[in-house]
Amino acid sequence: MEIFKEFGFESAHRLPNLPPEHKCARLHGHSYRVQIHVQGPLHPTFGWVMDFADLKAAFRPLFEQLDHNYLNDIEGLENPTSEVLARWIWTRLRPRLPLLSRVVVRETCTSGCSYAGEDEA
Ligand SMILES: Nc1nc2c(c(=O)[nH]1)N=C([C@H](O)[C@H](O)COP(=O)(O)OP(=O)(O)OP(=O)(O)O)CN2
Ligand SMILES: [Zn+2]
Repeated sequence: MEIFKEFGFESAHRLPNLPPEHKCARLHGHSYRVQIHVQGPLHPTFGWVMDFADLKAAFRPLFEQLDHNYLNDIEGLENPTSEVLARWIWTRLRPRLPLLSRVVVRETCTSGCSYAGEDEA
């Protein structure tokens, strides 16, 4: 069974590799939404895959790095597309969350990335 928890944070970014006339080459911000999915068996007594509180605790250090910050200044996020951010979160969460199955990053209500470790190194 798969469960998820959703988080929100506010960050600024720009996409430095785009031509200057592209709107996303300019500094702007998003109210990001991130879903962290984990997949595993139901615990026979607790009736859950894992405690949502433990999911929240695992994401907390990343939230502290991302929230109200300029993403381009963070190591690994020099070109902070949704795709790069989803993989950045995956890489850092996976060691402490072995049941991690998917990271969904939404920049806007209509745009985002869903990543399940496909091209993991
Ligand atoms: N594949 C990607 N394309 C774009 C990314 C990205 O991370 N991956 N990022 C951007 C910009 O950051 C932009 O802020 C978000 O893009 P967009 O969806 O075009 O934003 P709008 O609010 O203008 O969307 P509309 O629904 O068209 O109003 C650009 N592309
Ligand atoms: Zn953007």
